[in-house]
Amino acid sequence: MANSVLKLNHLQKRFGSKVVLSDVDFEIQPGTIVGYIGPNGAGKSTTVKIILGLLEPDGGSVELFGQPVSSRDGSYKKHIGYVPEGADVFNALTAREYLQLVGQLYGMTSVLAGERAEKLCAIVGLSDALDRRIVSYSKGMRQLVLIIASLIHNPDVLFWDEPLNGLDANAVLLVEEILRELRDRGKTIFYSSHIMDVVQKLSDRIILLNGGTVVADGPFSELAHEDDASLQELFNDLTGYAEHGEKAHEFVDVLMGGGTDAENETD
Ligand SMILES: Nc1ncnc2c1ncn2[C@@H]1O[C@H](COP(=O)(O)OP(=O)(O)OP(=O)(O)O)[C@@H](O)[C@H]1O
Repeated sequence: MANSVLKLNHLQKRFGSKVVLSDVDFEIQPGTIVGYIGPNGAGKSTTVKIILGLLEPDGGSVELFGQPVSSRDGSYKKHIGYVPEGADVFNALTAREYLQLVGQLYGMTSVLAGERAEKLCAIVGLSDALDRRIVSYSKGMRQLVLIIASLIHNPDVLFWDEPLNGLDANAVLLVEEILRELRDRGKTIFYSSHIMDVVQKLSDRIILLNGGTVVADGPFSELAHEDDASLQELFNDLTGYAEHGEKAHEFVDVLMGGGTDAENETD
């Protein structure tokens, strides 16, 4: 088996008294697309921030490219691309300026980064917007710029936190294909998403985080039980969330039949 790109050893993290990660343990081989999923607040972004050295764990350890976080020098950064969740891009810059800046931070020349930015933006349909300030972009256009920014230096490993947010159906298909192509050329992709049908068809391996630990890990074909026709069903089963209908009913009951203060005041 090839050397692992990423290894998490019994990772633990709490914020105050709240334990977010109690024991997270997995290892990822190169050339794999890994979908990292879990309910809201499960700790997916926290895991990625710890991997990238942006947060300190309370226990356990992370090895990226075989090196523990503590002993890394900055050189590993050239080999990773990160799309943070809901990141704000520099509104005052144009996409060309922003991508040139990011490319330079990764050690590219401004000319090379500019040329690559122009070509990549053209492919994803952003040519007309390239020299417009990002403040004028739609949500999906900003997300595409963030995706390109994470790739511009041709990294080996991608950490994408909800990269599909705001993308239209065509853009999602394009990004899926780009990820497959990157994987086929040996890159490793670790991404989180709440879009279960995409995760189901795109991921070579799915890691489901719940209650601070990994509760499922493998290709969908191996994880699916007979009753779970889809990843959505598997997710619902494993996260113990079966009463959507009852909860929705209760919710609307409170709105419509609860005799709220506001209703009482207008009566
Ligand atoms: N800096 C922080 N200080 C205190 N609590 C935090 C901090 N960062 C995250 N948390 C808490 O840790 C938990 C995990 O958050 P995290 O963002 O990692 O979840 P997630 O799985 O990425 O969720 P989502 O799917 O909603 O994006 C949440 O309860 C969150 O409130």
